[in-house]
Amino acid sequence: MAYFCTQIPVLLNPGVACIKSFHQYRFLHIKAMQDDKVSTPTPSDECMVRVPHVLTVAGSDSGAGAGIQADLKACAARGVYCSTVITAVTAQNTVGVQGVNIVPEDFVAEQLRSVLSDMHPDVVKTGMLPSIGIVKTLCQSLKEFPVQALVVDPVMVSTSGHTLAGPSILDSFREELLPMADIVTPNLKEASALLGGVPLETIADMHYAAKAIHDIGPRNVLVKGGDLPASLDAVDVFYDGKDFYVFQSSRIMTPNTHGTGCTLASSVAAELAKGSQMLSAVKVAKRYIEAALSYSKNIAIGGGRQGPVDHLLKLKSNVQRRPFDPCDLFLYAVTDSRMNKRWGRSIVDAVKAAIEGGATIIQLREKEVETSDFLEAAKACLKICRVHGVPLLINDRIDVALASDADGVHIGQSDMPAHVARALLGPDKIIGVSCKTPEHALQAWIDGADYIGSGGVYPTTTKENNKTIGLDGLKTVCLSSKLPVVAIGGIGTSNAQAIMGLGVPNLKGVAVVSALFDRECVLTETRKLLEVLKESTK
Ligand SMILES: Cc1ncc(COP(=O)(O)OP(=O)(O)O)c(N)n1
Ligand SMILES: Cc1ncsc1CCOP(=O)(O)O
Ligand SMILES: [Mg+2]
Repeated sequence: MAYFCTQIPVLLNPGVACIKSFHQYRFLHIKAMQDDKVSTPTPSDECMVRVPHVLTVAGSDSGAGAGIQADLKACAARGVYCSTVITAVTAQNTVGVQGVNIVPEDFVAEQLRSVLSDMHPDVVKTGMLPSIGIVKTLCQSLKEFPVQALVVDPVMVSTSGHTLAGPSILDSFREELLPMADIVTPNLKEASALLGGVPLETIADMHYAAKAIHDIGPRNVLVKGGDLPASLDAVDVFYDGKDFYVFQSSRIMTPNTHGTGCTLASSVAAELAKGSQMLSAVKVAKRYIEAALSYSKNIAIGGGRQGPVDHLLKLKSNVQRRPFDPCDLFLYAVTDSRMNKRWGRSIVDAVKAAIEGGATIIQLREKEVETSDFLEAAKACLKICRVHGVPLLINDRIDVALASDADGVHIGQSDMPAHVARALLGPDKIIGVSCKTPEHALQAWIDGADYIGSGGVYPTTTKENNKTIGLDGLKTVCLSSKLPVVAIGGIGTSNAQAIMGLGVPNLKGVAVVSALFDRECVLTETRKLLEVLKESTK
């Protein structure tokens, strides 16, 4: 028998493992099955959870801010298992790099074979690859043991200026490794080196570099602008071969930045291993590194100028939740206690019925309940939502979202600013922002929102003094943004089809209050709306 206890696979025979999904969660649950060759141990044959797994192929940093050590900590902080193939051992600290000892190529190959042939990582992330032979060995191993994704951090020079992979490596990067990569994450110096030494000094240069590096072969490129000379803000440019995305955030003033590159790439790898799409993985990884830098602001380790990042976020972040999926917005049920009271049901019963009817996300919009009642309702609803894998958001009240550990919040233009909500809620929680204009939508993106709620599309009596933007207004907001959008305002079975028929790819669903909750039977109304929505997407 092969067995798995609680969360960690004890033994896995991939040839016989049966894989199924559970509550829409992307973590794979693997049922222990008969295997003659393995006889012990013999616990119960419950379904066990396979932990998402990143293999890092990188150098060891004795100071543990960067390299293998950063990768291990970042993956642990993101709830992902990390195995390690060590390419070099460096002697370094917060002052600089004192020595480098390269691991012989055949021993790197042996480590790769050990891990890849047995443990089947989901994603491979590379850091310091100090010789052409090691690059070639890695590429060969990945051809023999393919993985879901390859994340390449093209490490060349340490933060203190020490060369970790010389220029001789560039050809093998360009010809062999980058064409296999799903994403490559160079800083400005590395991007310049990959492009033959072109100077890169502006955000326009970063766009150029992202495209030129994409032409070498990786599926996605993230050019990191931490070293931009004139910029106060931290700007990164992401290119997926079609669209550019600019990530801009204010710089966190801290000397403790050693390891940020490794940490970002590992976090992208971790999110991919959990099942995120590339853009979501990059967004969450960026939020995580920002939070880590912020937590590291005041830690004092070593006497040098560059202290390490505090990866483990004081173990505060809750990372076991499944990532936000824009498809969750499909049938978005927004509660209203006045309506539920009128029909003699509690918030909890209303939420239960909406979920049973097919709601894909719930927002508690309780304008009139006492805070303590709101919190109790949120906790009770969260239990139900978790069982069904349906995210639960709180309208307006960041405090209630934090106290109940709900999955996120929905906030409007006059509520707490989204960037403040993001700072309070951390990188993982879902944040939706109401937007009536492209300007609102741009700000929502900059502030770290996960989705936009746009409306009122049609007149509504649920929200007073709310300007109606119509289908045209909705379409304008959708087309102006890369964020997923849910339409709201006066929507029900009679007009949901017209909305979904707009045909804009980022319009993911409809958010509805009265058409579900100002009715006698929430279950029936939700089912009817679900049918209309399904019909309109056929
Ligand atoms: C999904 C969704 N979209 C928009 C809103 C409106 O939020 P806001 O503008 O903050 O107005 P109130 O809901 O607070 O009255 C929403 N709640 N949900
Ligand atoms: C909260 C909100 N924001 C814009 S319109 C609206 C109310 C939507 O309610 P209904 O679905 O009953 O029209
Ligand atoms: Mg609000």
